[in-house]
Amino acid sequence: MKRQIVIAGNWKMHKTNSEAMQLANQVRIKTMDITKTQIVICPPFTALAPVYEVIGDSRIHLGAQNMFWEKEGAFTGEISAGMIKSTGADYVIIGHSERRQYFGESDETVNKKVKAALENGLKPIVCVGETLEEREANITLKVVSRQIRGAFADLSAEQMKKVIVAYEPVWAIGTGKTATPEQAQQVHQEIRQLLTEMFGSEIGEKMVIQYGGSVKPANAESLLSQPDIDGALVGGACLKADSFSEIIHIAEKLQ
Ligand SMILES: O=C[C@H](O)COP(=O)(O)O
Repeated sequence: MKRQIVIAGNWKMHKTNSEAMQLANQVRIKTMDITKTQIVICPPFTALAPVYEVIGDSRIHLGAQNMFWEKEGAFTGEISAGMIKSTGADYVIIGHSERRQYFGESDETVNKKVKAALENGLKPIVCVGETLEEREANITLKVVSRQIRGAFADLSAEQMKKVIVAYEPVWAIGTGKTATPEQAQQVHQEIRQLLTEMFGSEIGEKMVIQYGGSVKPANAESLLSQPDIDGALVGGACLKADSFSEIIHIAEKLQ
């Protein structure tokens, strides 16, 4: 049986507050019939609280796109897990490849953030994935394993129950190039195997592993039908309520 599918929309650095509230409301209206798929929307920090006002306690969950690991202090420009939680959010994306590429995030900082998120009751969506260069050098598995071992160092199986992994091949993000369902399935299976080795078969079996990288209505079904693909982390296609809700409806039919 398919695990519960989780479709998350990463709005990245898009939408003013009024635009964000409008989009969230459209997504809410267009997904009122959804009962099985878990929906998460991740607007920019500035729009978290206003978007929560719109989605309230509906089945749509709210997530942030990043966080800092310290509780509070002189860290100008940073946002803590507790602050995110106070907006009504219960998810946070950690270690997105854009954070790794442009803001110097490492496996070590990802690990600190994952721990702080869990301590504050936020569910981390932890991103891993190889660059095109790494794929062509045949080191995809090596890179993804290093990222997984680093991100989840010192965590218990109990803590891992709250975690989602998102496999996002960097070469497929925002490029229109999607990994083929077979390419994605292969890496997802390897990630699941590694998680089983690290945390036992229950975690390995139940872990939600999302795919991300140019997911759109046209390719969602073939990706989400793969046995080890349990959801999607959607970028571009989540900025329009029509395409995002279409992906969610495709997911809903597969469960
Ligand atoms: O977090 C989302 C991913 O980076 C995917 O973005 P994309 O769907 O625009 O390729």
